[in-house]
Amino acid sequence: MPPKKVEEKSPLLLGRLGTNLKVGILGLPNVGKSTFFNVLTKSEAAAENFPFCTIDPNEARVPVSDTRWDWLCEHYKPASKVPAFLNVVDIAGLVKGASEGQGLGNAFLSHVSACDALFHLCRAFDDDDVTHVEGDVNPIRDLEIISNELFAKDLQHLESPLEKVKVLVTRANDKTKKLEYDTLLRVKEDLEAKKPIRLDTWNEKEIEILNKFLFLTAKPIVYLVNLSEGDYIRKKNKWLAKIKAWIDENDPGAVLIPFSGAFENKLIDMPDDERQKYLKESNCTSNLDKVGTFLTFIVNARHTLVPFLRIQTPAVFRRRLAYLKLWRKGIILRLYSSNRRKDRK
Ligand SMILES: Nc1ncnc2c1ncn2[C@@H]1O[C@H](COP(=O)(O)OP(=O)(O)OP(=O)(O)O)[C@@H](O)[C@H]1O
Ligand SMILES: [Mg+2]
Repeated sequence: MPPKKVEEKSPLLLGRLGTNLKVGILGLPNVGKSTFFNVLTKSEAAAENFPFCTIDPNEARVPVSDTRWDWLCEHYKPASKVPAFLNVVDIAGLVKGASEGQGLGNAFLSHVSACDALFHLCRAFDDDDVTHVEGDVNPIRDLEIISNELFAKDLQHLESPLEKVKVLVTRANDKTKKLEYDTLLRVKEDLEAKKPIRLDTWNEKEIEILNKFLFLTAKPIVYLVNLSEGDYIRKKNKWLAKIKAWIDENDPGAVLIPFSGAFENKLIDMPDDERQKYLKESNCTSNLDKVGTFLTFIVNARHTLVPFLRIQTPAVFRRRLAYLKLWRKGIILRLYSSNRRKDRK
């Protein structure tokens, strides 16, 4: 008898199950979030030199490159091609005390809450003409401020469900809620110790519970450092090593991408030939491609968040669910090339 097939199960991940991925740009006011948003998504959102220039979040879609997608298009020459898109949201600046309603307050934390992953952008460029809400440039302090607001907001968000489940377990002796109670108690411990929820180790049942709450510190973060044009070209800035050390201590494993809003802004306005000449002269390339790579990485690593992809080709594409399942497992290529008839069932 052939060995019994064991059903492959993909590990459960923290985060929302969906086909639409939203990445929010987070940071203090006036640090270059809208500038980054504009150069990344080729949009024209207002990016002016005053805090709280952005109030309502700007949103744009950027196509996510994927070799599996390229392979499918090349092989099937589909009539219509709709690549996977990532929604990028430029959120208003957060300030110290935002979780208590300071600055533009809680509404903006709710915009963060609607995102699946975050770009945490901090300012490391000196420019006396660009106002800093804290008075001077200090990205470490700024990283702390934003990170503390996320912890504070998660603690607030936890309070009422923890109280409810505590009553059920301790007073009504409801054993079915014991795991939820224990999980939320651990969340509280983590948050009080300033440990993001994403850095703790959770089993599948606990993750299922956590995914009901979508805590802010459960979301993966890519750190972006906005440098002056000069520092970016020189590849030197006094804050970079300190920022890297802060990330290693507070969010080990997270990615740090330096870029320059001023440099990217300049490039975007140049005609092609002038841009090539400028890049050659400055011996520098744009770092936005790196951001794109990491976006793809986030999408693939968190495969419960595969973006919707549609191509009008064989029947399997019309059966969206089956298609998405294969896509998530990453075996679509093998299945296609080895047995096409099976795919059409
Ligand atoms: N690398 C840089 N060097 C110098 N100036 C920059 C750089 N990046 C952005 N700026 C300038 O900083 C100012 C603020 O930028 P931007 O509006 O993008 O910030 P923001 O974080 O979106 O602010 P808000 O939270 O108020 O919406 C703009 O005048 C922009 O041109
Ligand atoms: Mg803005």
